Parts: sequence; structure tokens; C-alpha cells
Amino acid sequence: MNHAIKLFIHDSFFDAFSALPRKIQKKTREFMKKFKEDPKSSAINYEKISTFRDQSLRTVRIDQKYRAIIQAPEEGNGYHLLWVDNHDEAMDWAQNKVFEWNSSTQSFQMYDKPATEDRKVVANDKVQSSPVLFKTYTDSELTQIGVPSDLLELVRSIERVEHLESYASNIPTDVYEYLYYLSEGISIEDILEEIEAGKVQDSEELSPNAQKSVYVLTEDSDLENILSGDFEKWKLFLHPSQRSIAYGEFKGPLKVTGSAGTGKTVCALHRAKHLSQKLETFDKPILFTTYTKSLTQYLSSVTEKFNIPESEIEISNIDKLIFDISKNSKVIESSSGMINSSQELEIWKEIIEYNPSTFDERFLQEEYNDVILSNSVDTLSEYYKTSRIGRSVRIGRQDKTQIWELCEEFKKAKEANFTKFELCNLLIAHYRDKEDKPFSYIICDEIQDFSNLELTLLRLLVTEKANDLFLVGDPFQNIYGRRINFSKSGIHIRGRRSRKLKVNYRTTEEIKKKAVSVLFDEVYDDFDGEAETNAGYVSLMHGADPLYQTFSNPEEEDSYIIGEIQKLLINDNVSPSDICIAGRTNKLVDDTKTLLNEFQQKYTDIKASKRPSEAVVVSTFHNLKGHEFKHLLVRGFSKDLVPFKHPDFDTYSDIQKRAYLKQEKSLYYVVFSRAIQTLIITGIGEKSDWIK
Ligand SMILES: Nc1ncnc2c1ncn2[C@@H]1O[C@H](COP(=O)(O)OP(=O)(O)OP(=O)(O)O)[C@@H](O)[C@H]1O
Repeated sequence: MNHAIKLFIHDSFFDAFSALPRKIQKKTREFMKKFKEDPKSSAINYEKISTFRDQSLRTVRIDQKYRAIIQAPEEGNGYHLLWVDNHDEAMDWAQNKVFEWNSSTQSFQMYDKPATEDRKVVANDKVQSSPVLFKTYTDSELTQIGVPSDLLELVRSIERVEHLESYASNIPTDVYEYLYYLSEGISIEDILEEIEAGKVQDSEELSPNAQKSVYVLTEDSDLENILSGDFEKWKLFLHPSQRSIAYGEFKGPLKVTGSAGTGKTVCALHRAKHLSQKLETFDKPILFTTYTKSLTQYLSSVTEKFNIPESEIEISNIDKLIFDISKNSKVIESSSGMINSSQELEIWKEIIEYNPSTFDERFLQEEYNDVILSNSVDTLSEYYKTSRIGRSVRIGRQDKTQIWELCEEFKKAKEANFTKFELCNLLIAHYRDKEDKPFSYIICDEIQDFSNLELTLLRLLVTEKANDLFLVGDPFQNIYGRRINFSKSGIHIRGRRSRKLKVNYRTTEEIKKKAVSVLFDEVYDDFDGEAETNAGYVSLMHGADPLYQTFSNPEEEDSYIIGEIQKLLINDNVSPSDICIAGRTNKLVDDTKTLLNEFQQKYTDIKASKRPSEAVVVSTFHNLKGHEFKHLLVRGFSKDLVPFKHPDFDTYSDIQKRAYLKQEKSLYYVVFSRAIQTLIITGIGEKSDWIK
């Protein structure tokens, strides 16, 4: 291969490639092999098309019907593989495309150049109803954020965000992103700082800003693997903000927050790969821990394919981790067990049957966990002095004495078994002064679901050093009402060690807006006592508006749901496993299963270990967390069911009610943000005010 030549594959090419029929994919792979060996070979017939707006673009033949679009230089050495499609579609795609290098942002830009008439319409429109969105910025500032000179007039004419959105394909994606940030009130200085951080000094190197959409094909690139069936774009392309987080060096713990779908887990996986490359032969493994089991299952399935050796990483959800290390470190006997939350509740129930109390089992469980164990209280006199901030029911000294006695009963009743929080306390005591820690680095996803006690423990499981803790989460997805605080857990995040991801890679902007709209008036904590903001949270993909429809009776809703599923399956040729139907309660999920049975549509529960491709997935809202589906149907969204009220809701104090409703909002936000392309919301009766 000629070393002077550089071959670039763009993310647009991968999108086009994955939509091709298998037979054509095979032919494209064969073409790519030839291309990789020698792009100048006479066997590759570059055709210049006189009607293309960008005269640097060429078509090349994949077979009689299919063409790839390549930018092949007349001079110079960079070949860019941009698109592949049926002849006519490929020609249409390339017709108005502009593909160029932007030296202000050091990135490749691709956009459909708008027709002059379109721009005139907007410009005239502007005269009638100014002010415009970006009027305070000078041409020089707009140029610095990458606006190509021939788009300055268009950008200046944009009045509203909706206007900007309608030009999504006419503006390079990086510029669109920066303009969106400006429209959300993010300062131009902050944006320029971000752009600078993604640039490089050495012109031979590809900047992180460019790597967002470009992969450089080298002699070592494993084309077969890259273009194989299970190829996922996140393995090659990272947003510069993701790259700097995943591959950066940090003096201590790093906190990464980001709203739904911003690639937090993707960053954590790249981080794991990066850290695994730092490990020396006898180093302890990296721990990758999460709250839910389903996420660990996903991580285990991808880490090896992502070249992270199994021996270098331990992937475990926090419950399993706590139990395993309790046994391994001999903090408990190997015969002891760990009881889960529902088992705890059962024991509390039995205790108050024999020891009548003014407190119910749920209150006692929470008091024991959230006050006594979370503050590592060992004696009644300590308990008298312990602050109960955040607990909604006020209690006196006598109550505390009674609760303490009931806790003693609880400890006896659970015999040789332990609750998770009890084990946390034992492990914290064990590892506090121990120099020998079980892990080299810790990566933790879904941090919003962890308790302070679990965080305190994680801090003690790794030596304090550079890159020790990588903590990732979304404060808005706090569906269990946790009030975590890093500082109180001994985790100190300083200055630039708190990062935020803003670009949603999962859903369309339309779905993202619906998801965010549910959170409306709430304030969320950033894990360290400050308010978290989702300003600038943007999706660069666009699609159909989510549908919200209610019906006068269950039969009508059922037939609508079945109709929509059939449309997806038959008209749109969607694979059943890309469809999920979700409900807030188990009852609604069971009703859905009955409905699907009636229509002889195969289904599988989201918790099943395998999801056959011919089965539609059904799920409760809570179990949807961490998953994503191309098409999501959500049931039960009527005024009387949303917000969903727990059976004890009316007995809650005002504080408890507020906290509960905030959790419900987070839950609906999590649910809606699982949809990739289609979101259909249904209900029976009047529509809920919560869905705007
Ligand atoms: N750089 C990227 N390029 C392409 N796809 C990406 C990129 N980053 C993330 N994605 C895709 O976006 C989707 C969301 O990513 P991920 O699950 O990591 O987000 P998250 O922030 O952890 O989401 P959530 O908190 O909502 O569960 C996934 O399908 C992932 O493959």
C-alpha cells in the first residue's frame, strides 16, 4: 500500500452500508478490499458527474446497480468513502452535497447546500419578523464555530429553534450542534473552548473533532470485523467530548453526567478499554459496576468483542459485588446469605405481627437502612443523636427506643443472613485502613441509583490515585429517589473532573423533547449539592413526532395497539424484537401479554435471558431502564393513571408526596427516552396533563 495515501471512512458510509441488502454488503466489502489495497488502481473507475454541486465527488461502481460516493482528490492523498446506495438514490444523495475540510474547527463538514430560493424565503421572512436567533454574533464568531462562509447568510436569518431544526440537513452537524447550544444560552466562549480542546497542533494527526465522523483505514484495520454484522458505530466514532472523557488523564475521580442516550455507557466502555491498556502483568483487575443486572449482562457481551480481555475486568452489579467480596474477604462466613429488599420487607412484616407497632414494615425497613445503617449507627445512644434529615415522619426519643428494639428483633429473625447495607458497613470497616485494595480502577455506571453507603464502599475498594474512579450517571433518571452526595461519600471531584455529555445519540430530537417535557418544574441535584441543568441537551437526528392518543374503552385501545404493531411488522418490515410494549404495572404488562396471545403474536418479557427476533418485547416501566428499542408503545397514560399513585399515596406526608411524584416524572422520562425512532403513547379516558 502506498503510505502517502490516506483512506477515510465516514460515519455516513456505515449508515448507508448497514441499510444495504446482504448480497450488496458482500459486494461492497469486496470493493473495499480492492480500495484498501490501492485506491488508485485502474480497476476502480472513478466517475466525475457534471451535475454534482461539489465537483470533488465521484461515483464508483459496486455492481451494475449500486454505486459508492467517494471524494477522490485530483491532487493530494486523501480518499473519503462517503456513501453507498442504489444508483439513483446515490446520485440523489450526492447531488447537492458539499464535502469539505473546515480549518477553524479542524473537522470534515458535509451538508446539503440549500437552493438559493430557500434562503431567500427565509431572508424575506426575517425582514418581517426579526429579531433573529444569532444576531448578536459577529461573522467572525460564527466562522470560528465552523459556519461555512456560504451559510453565513442562512444562519443569520434563523429566527427560532424550530427554524434551525428545519435546516438540520443544510448545516454541517457540528455547526448545528454549536448553534443549538447558542440557542440554549450556552456562551460562545464555552463553545470555542470545547472546539479548541478537540483540535491538534500536528497537522499529520487527525483531530478529535474530525474523528467524530471519520475513521482512518490503516493497514492494520480489520475490515472484515468493522463491516461485520454486529458492527456498532460507537466502537469507532466518538464525539470529542466523549473521547476526551474516555481517553483523558485525570488526577483523581471523574464524574460524568449526561441526559438519556448521550453515550455514558459507551464512554465507560471506551474508558475500560483505555484503562485495561494501562494494566501491568500483576495488577488487580478493573471493576465495572452498575446498579442493574441487565446492564452487566450487556457489558459482558460486548467487552470481549471490544478487545477488553476478560481477565482484566470484573463486571458485576453492585448487589452481587457486595455479596461476593464479603465472602472473598471473609467478612462473612461462606454459608451466609444476602437477603434482598422484598425479603427484608417480609421479615419486618412478621416482626410487627408479633410486636405491634405504630410504624409499618416499609417505614421500619427505610429507617433501619437509611438512618441506622447509612450512618453506621451501632448503639441506641448514637441513634438518639443521629440526624434524620430527609425522613418525612418526625419521631421522638421513645419512638427511637421502640424502633431500636424492633431492629434487634429483625437482626435475630434474619439469622445468619445479611442485608446489603449491613454488608456495606462490614466491608467499609474492613477496607477503611487496608492498603491492599481489590481493584486497580473502578468504573461505575448508573450512579444515580447508588446509595451513599455503596459509594463510600467503592471509594475504599481502590487506592486513591490518578484515574481511580470513573463515575457515570444521569441525575434526571433518579427513579429510586436517591439523595447521593459524592463529598459525603468521601469522593472529591475537583474542577475539570466534572464533565457533561450533551449530544443524544439514541433518539430523535422529537422524542427527546417529549421525554424532557415530563420533567417540567423539577430541580435535580448534580450529586454534589448543586442543581443539574440539561441546557444544550440535543439530538442530531430527526423523525416523526411522538403520538399520544386516548380511547373511550380498553377494546379500542387494544385494537389500536394491535393495528400499530401490524403496520410496523407488515408495512415497514420491522423485526418484532425491535418493538416493545410497556406498562407501568405488572397487571398492564399481563394484559398486554394476553392481548398478544389473542392475536397469536409471539412475545417475550424483557427480563428473559434471550430475546428471539420473532417476539415482540413486553416490559414494565422500571424494567425498561438501560434498554432501547426502535419502536416503543407505552400504555396506561390517562389522567387517572398518570401520575401513577402508590396504594399508600394518600397516607404520605406532603414531602413524601412531592418526592414520590418527582420519581414518577423521572420514570416517565426514562421510559420515553428508550425509543429510538417511534414513540406511541396510549391510554383510556381523558389525557394526562403530564404529557405536553
Ligand atoms: N459516539 C457514538 N456514535 C454512535 N452511536 C453512539 C455513540 N455514543 C452512543 N451511541 C449510541 O447511542 C445509544 C445510547 O448510548 P448509551 O447507552 O451509552 O447512552 P447512555 O447515556 O448510557 O444512555 P441512558 O442513560 O439513557 O441509558 C446507544 O445505541 C449507543 O450505541
